[in-house]
Amino acid sequence: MNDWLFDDCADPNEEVRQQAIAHQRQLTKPAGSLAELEDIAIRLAALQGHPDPQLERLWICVFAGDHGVMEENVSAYPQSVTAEMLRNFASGGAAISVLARGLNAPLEVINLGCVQDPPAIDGVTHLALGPGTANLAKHPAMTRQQLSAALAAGRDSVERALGAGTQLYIGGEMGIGNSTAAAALASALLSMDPARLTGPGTGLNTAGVSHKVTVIQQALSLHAEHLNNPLNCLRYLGGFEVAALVGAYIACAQAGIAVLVDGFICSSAALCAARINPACGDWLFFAHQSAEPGHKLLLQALDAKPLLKLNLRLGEGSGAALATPLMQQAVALHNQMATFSSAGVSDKH
Ligand SMILES: Cc1cc2ncn([C@H]3O[C@H](COP(=O)(O)O)[C@@H](O)[C@H]3O)c2cc1C
Ligand SMILES: O=C(O)c1cccnc1
Repeated sequence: MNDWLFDDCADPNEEVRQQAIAHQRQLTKPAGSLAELEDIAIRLAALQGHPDPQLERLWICVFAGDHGVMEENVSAYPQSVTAEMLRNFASGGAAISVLARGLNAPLEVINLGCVQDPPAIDGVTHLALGPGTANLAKHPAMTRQQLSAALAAGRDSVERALGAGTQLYIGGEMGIGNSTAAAALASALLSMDPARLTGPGTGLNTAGVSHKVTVIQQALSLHAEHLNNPLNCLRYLGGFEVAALVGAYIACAQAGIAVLVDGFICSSAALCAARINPACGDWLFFAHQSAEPGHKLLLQALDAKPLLKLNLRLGEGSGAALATPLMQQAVALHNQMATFSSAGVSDKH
């Protein structure tokens, strides 16, 4: 059912990468002076197989779902916020709605299942996988069917993005309690003490974070015998929206679409995706290092260099949306700067 996850990813074009490196060397600036912005343009050239990469057509998709682990009181906010935010995404008042408008990017919103699903909302696709996940501290978070359907929801979003000629895909997430699922998933994938990967999320105090760690420890020991491969880790510990992101990231790599990964929760999905299909790592850019303390470790494990560090702790894809103009300007510089010879500027001795 999930066989598609293991299909080959698209290959970056190494010849074009070399051309892009040589082109950067010709531009009217001290060699290497645009540093990480040069790397972005060079990587995108190789991924797009074109010496002049383009980042005009964006796609933003927010996946939402509830978390049974909220029975354990692991968030500073009530569970009802997940469903309430769906309307806010659709009516344009959420942070990601504002940022998507600013980027002129389409914003797709997919409800994968909340405890109390709202009546049909214009602009929100409802895929009913169930009333949220089961409590991961007591049960597998998802059934096999729910896992497959969530992964497929991510893949289907990428299918639509591909149809629109998307050059950069941004996934976002909304799910009260999902920083618990993400920390549990990351702990299992990295065989790391959850105390190192667990943080305040929406704003727990110190006692709240300790309790959250205990809940995750309980889940890891309960499911220990099943946490033997990344897909099982995702099914036992993840969430609908986290699984959809895993499916979306792998599908992007297979379709040849670059991805801009958002914060801690999206990075846990990226790690899971890279463990399932390692070649998908080539297609992932990392927008920022969030305030969630575990994010730094997660990024290290992914060998990722985040573009920004603004201490954001929002999610929704907001950090990725904020980093997009930086990537677009990196591409504009690569494509539009004059060369030493065209501008009659003297090159290095
Ligand atoms: C109003 C509101 C809007 C949000 N948008 C994203 N999140 C973020 O907070 C949640 C994760 O934190 P925790 O695990 O502590 O619940 C996710 O829904 C995430 O996307 C929000 C949270 C709230 C309260
Ligand atoms: O970094 C994130 O993705 C994050 C952090 C806190 C709350 N929601 C999301």
